[in-house]
Amino acid sequence: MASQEHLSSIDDARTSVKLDTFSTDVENDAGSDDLMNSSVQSFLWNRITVTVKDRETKQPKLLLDSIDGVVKAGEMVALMGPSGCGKTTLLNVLARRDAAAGAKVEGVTLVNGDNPSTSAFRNLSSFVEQDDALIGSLTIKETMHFAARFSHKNSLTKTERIRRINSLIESFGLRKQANQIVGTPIRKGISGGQKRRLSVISQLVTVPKILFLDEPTSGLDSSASFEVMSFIKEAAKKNHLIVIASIHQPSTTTFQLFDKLILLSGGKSSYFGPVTGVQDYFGTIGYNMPIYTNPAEFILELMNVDFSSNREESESRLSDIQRKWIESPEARTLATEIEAASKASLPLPNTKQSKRHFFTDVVTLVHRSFIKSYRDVVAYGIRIAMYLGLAIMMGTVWLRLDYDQASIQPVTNAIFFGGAFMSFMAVAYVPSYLEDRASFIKDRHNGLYGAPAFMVSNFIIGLPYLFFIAILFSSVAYWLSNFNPTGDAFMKWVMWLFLDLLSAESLVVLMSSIFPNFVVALALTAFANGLWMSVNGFMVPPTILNVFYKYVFSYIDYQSYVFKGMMVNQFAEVTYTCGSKCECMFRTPLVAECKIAGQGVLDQYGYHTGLNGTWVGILLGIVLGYRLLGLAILMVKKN
Ligand SMILES: Nc1ncnc2c1ncn2[C@@H]1O[C@H](COP(=O)(O)OP(=O)(O)OP(=O)(O)O)[C@@H](O)[C@H]1O
Repeated sequence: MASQEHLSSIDDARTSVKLDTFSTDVENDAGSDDLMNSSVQSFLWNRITVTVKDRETKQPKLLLDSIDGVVKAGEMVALMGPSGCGKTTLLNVLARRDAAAGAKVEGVTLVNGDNPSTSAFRNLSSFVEQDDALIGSLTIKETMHFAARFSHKNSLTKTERIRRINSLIESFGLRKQANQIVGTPIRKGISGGQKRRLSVISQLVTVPKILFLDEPTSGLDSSASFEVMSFIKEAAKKNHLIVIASIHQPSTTTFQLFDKLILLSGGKSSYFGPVTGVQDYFGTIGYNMPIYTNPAEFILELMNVDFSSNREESESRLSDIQRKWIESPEARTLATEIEAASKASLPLPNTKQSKRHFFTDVVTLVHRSFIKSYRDVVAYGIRIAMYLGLAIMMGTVWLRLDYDQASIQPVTNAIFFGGAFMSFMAVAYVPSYLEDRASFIKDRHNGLYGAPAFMVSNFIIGLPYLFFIAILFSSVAYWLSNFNPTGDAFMKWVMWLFLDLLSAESLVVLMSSIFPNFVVALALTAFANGLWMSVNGFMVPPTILNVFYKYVFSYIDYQSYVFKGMMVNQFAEVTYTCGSKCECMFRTPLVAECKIAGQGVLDQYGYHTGLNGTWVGILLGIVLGYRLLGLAILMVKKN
């Protein structure tokens, strides 16, 4: 009874999806041919075998063992099997992505019987990752516009682009939410199922002929899963697309949406064929499915070894299923179908590698980041508020310092604290950068733009915000604390602060590119800043800093140049009085006048004037170095 209720609720969901699908207005539906696949007839894979070096035994380990299959245009295929059976590995091989770390791949994948180059294959296919990797502060429409701008570069007119986007949004039932944001940790956005549909259409806008989906229903309840798969099925059927999706335990109705099933267990084929034939097939090999049973659940239960109460029995059942598949008439039919499909004669579609448009990509990325930067407070808003708070705090703690020698040490402390703490706080940029990076990795996999365009745009978008923060902070703290009160000194202070922030943000980008994990990137950036703080010249003057830290770290420490620059800016041209008793802390030529020339303070640190240009040059070099290293990491690291 309970299961019947479940089925009827799924049926309701199915009806509502159908209604949504067919509420598409006629005008928008006119664009539905945009996705039509008239060039890819079949996609087959033959004897796919993947071997890796086992992590523990260091011996060769077979992850996939001679896997075959063939799919025709318009078919939607489910890739199923128990956890660890090799689904992700097979999906990666089929999509021509890295199968697994250090894997050796054998076998062929053919499109229309032909073997296209990897770049040609990627031009006619798209991969939808399990992790949505969407920019949370963009609306559905904006996400689609940017995806379309990246994929079609300048080949579509704006009107045509808008028409195609509206048509896709409409046909995936997202019209009502089109202007809603995806959702950030602070602002709630669209639902999980809607996000998944958006991930799919943001790939469909690139007009793929073959669509790969990695667990498109993971994390969704059964009705949302059904909804997502129904929309995909509809699009595949209408446009003759090939869809291959790995999937875990689909409900009965979701399972029945698929045309074919690839069943794996322990890296071996256990079934390949129509979903409608699964029950009969298992019946004929001696495993009858009881009535009112979810077929997907039944099959997975049969193959389950890891969680079985009787492991020996399960293993022997699994071997039996694998052996019977090899001997089955269905496997022979598949071999014949593969033979026929490998001789198909339809020429491959024109898969000329689309030229990279570096400047167009940079402009589009800057535009996208700009929307994110003002809409997502995590990107810059929180930092702006934080720096303003810090400026007020500093300005009031170090309030109106006078030009008596008693102020020399507090002023020096303020210079150190301001510069070091500002760079420390740049760690607040880590989450935002990681979101952008995840989006970049996904887009690059699908050939939309490259690492140089991403890095350049990331640098450009930071400039106005960091400059604004430098001005804001200085306008408050500089005058409250009564630093060197000339316009020229103020502008130089702003410049040092700006370069400090620019370097700190570039360090965040480098660390988060090497370790794209929130906690690790945060910890390492904080550690690096702690190191730069310790050797920047304030804690231990460079004149007595031990040689290891001096020669290994202090010359490449951006904070040391900022500290030097600010110290020279403050002390080079001012004088301090020595108090009523005329006991000067520093003996300078002005001692007879009961004063200290600021240069005396600088001499203690070994700082010389007239080197501003050199220090600015070194700082820019450090920023460039961080960025180039970050770029190299992004180019080498594929995930
Ligand atoms: N270098 C390696 N050494 C040993 N085993 C490995 C190695 N690389 C991958 N594997 C194993 O290969 C198997 C296949 O992994 P894959 O991710 O393709 O499985 P899956 O079916 O997608 O799993 P899941 O459903 O849990 O995501 C896993 O059991 C994995 O642990």
